[in-house]
Amino acid sequence: MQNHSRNQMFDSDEPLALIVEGVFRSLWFAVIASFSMVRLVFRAPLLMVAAASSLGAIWFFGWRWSAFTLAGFLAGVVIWRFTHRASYMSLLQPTLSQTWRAPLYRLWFPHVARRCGLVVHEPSLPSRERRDLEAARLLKVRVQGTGAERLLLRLPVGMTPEDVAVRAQAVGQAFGVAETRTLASRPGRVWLEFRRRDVLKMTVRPVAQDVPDLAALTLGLRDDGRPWHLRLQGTHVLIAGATGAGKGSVLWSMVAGLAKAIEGRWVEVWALDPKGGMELGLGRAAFSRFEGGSAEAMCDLLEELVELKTRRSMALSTHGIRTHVPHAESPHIVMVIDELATLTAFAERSVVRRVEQALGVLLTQGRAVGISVVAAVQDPGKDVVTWRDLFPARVAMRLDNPIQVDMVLGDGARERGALADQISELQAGVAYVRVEGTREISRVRAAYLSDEDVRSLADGIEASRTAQPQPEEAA
Ligand SMILES: Nc1ncnc2c1ncn2[C@@H]1O[C@H](COP(=O)(O)OP(=O)(O)OP(=O)(O)O)[C@@H](O)[C@H]1O
Repeated sequence: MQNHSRNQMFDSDEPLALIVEGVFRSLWFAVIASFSMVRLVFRAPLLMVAAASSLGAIWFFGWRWSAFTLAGFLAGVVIWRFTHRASYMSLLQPTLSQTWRAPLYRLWFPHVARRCGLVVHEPSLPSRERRDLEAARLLKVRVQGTGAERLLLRLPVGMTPEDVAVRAQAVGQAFGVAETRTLASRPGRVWLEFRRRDVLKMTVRPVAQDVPDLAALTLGLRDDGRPWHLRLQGTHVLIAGATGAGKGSVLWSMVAGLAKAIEGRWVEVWALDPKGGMELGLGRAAFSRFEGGSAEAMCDLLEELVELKTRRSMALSTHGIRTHVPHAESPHIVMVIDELATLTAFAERSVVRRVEQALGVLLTQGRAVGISVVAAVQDPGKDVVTWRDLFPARVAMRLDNPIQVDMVLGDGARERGALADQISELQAGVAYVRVEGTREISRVRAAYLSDEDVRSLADGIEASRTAQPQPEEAA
């Protein structure tokens, strides 16, 4: 009986059959090799140019000159790396990393995918009889200048992006990366993103915003190197973080971003600092209205804003306008509350009820009339449950435990990569935010303003305020 291997083409060991098979296999190999070469030229053009020039140099000038030139080239790369690190990291490093990392990912991914459970099984079989039917497949590897490495996966039938998100940390650990998350792609595919280098390691400086955009105010940097934009118009923002997480830096970056609008009088920032002015009192002059300390006084200010809201609503409906457009006579009002829990902590029951009612009205009806509430909380467990869903935009800074992450950003956020409970105490200002209109999570760092920066920001705003008379509120 003949014992054929699985890959044998003909059911015979005759010499002619073997020769024909050999010819077919060689042709097939030549086609695959040519196709791979063409693909490589498109995928790694720099590598191909380098290889072609090296071969050309050896052909024309001989080994010695070629080795000399190669050494010179390598020295140039090393000098570039140490003298102009930023341009090296964004221009050359991604190509070099892609060149050697992509083949490694391709080699190891099938094994890692099976070990980490990126596989589908036959659901109708009892679990002990199930075998792996199909694993997620790696389609593309992309290394970016910001240190992110992205793997595009094709999902087998029966697997969802959420299944990948649940196992993403295990896959990341297998490739030696601590920071992993999933990003949406088209149906049936998902990006797995690894971060080996952290662009948020360094403190971020605020950027001047000459014409502040309320739909996309720049507050800092995202970990893909792009600016972190936060919408203020038509929304409310909740900032949650343990003590020292850097909530103050988000608030002050926001005020700094709004500075030109405040000076132009089409935005006003009102502030409540229940901690007695400890945090916001430093730049008190930046706020059009400020209360810190007495619960009654803070409650009165909230109710004053509710009255303003009512007047604006009536004026807008009289004129048949659905959305408020800010201008000097009717500015957009940002109500900042530093530490929502303390707002009512020591107040009498009647005041607590008034505060809750006013806050409820502002959060449910304020957005269309140009009022945004921006509130900070230390302990989302206690405070957020009642109000969370009324804040469309949420920022999770360093939190004490994983449960709090989902409390702030919504169910499943931590699984999708929002590791706010793992932010280091040394990285104040770092946060996870939900990308607007999607379930995608982004890691960001707020710009930092020192006490001196805050004072000069507030002084600048006050100087411009005293130079111009206050206009009357109109709708
Ligand atoms: N964006 C930032 N970048 C760098 N360092 C920061 C940043 N934000 C805050 N820090 C540092 O962390 C310290 C604590 O920050 P901050 O007071 O804003 O925290 P917090 O969350 O408001 O704390 P608390 O709730 O106790 O008021 C600051 O004094 C500063 O040294």
